[in-house]
Amino acid sequence: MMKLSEITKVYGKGSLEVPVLHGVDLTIEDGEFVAIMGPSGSGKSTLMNIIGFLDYPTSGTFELNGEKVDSAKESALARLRNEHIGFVFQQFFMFPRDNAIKNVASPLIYAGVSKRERTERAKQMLVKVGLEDRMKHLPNQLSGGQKQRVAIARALVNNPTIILADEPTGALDSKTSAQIMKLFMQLNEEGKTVIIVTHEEEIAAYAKRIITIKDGLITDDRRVAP
Ligand SMILES: Nc1ncnc2c1ncn2[C@@H]1O[C@H](COP(=O)(O)OP(=O)(O)OP(=O)(O)O)[C@@H](O)[C@H]1O
Repeated sequence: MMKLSEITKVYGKGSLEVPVLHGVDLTIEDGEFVAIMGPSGSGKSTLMNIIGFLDYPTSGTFELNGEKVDSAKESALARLRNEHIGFVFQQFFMFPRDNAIKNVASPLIYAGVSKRERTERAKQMLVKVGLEDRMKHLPNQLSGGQKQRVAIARALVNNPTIILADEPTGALDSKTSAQIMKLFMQLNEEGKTVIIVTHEEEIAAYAKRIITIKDGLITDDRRVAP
């Protein structure tokens, strides 16, 4: 469970200060499928970065599974990130010279997993996302939807509890977007907590809970009937 209380974020200092989050209270239980919506500049990515331990809040408290993490050191934050979070981004972020298996396996290098096991686990994840016939392809030999599947397999390879996806369908056509969202639904049904940032209603509609953020505050939080 994640519990954020009175979270604020101010970028910059002095006359360059940009206040972005103004006191966000948000609890996300294990196994939820949440969409965070809001206009451009409302603070969605800022909130996502804090939830994913990529950035610190300026003030407020953040608990993960009952443990206070808002003042954790950078090394502790990195550990939390590796253990709990799988990231998916709009731009895929792949190593262009590495095939799908190597891209998916890359987070395991930092986790100190042997090459043989890395390859084995990467293959399992590629099968899971439906890419068993594309394992040795390079990123430029894959379609946008296939690249995003590789990115999702990479996000899963550390067996995180939470998948955080920032505009995961932003670079995809609507048919491919629907396929990717169905994959997120499947992962959620298997027990993963899924949190996506999107500005598209049709994409948010796949989630079970839709949170709207405006000018750095949550203005709406509704659960969608199954
Ligand atoms: N590192 C930074 N330094 C200063 N200002 C920043 C920084 N990062 C973001 N901002 C500002 O914070 C505000 C919120 O940005 P954020 O990226 O969280 O919005 P968003 O809702 O994700 O927008 P979009 O939908 O356009 O991606 C914006 O006004 C942005 O200019």
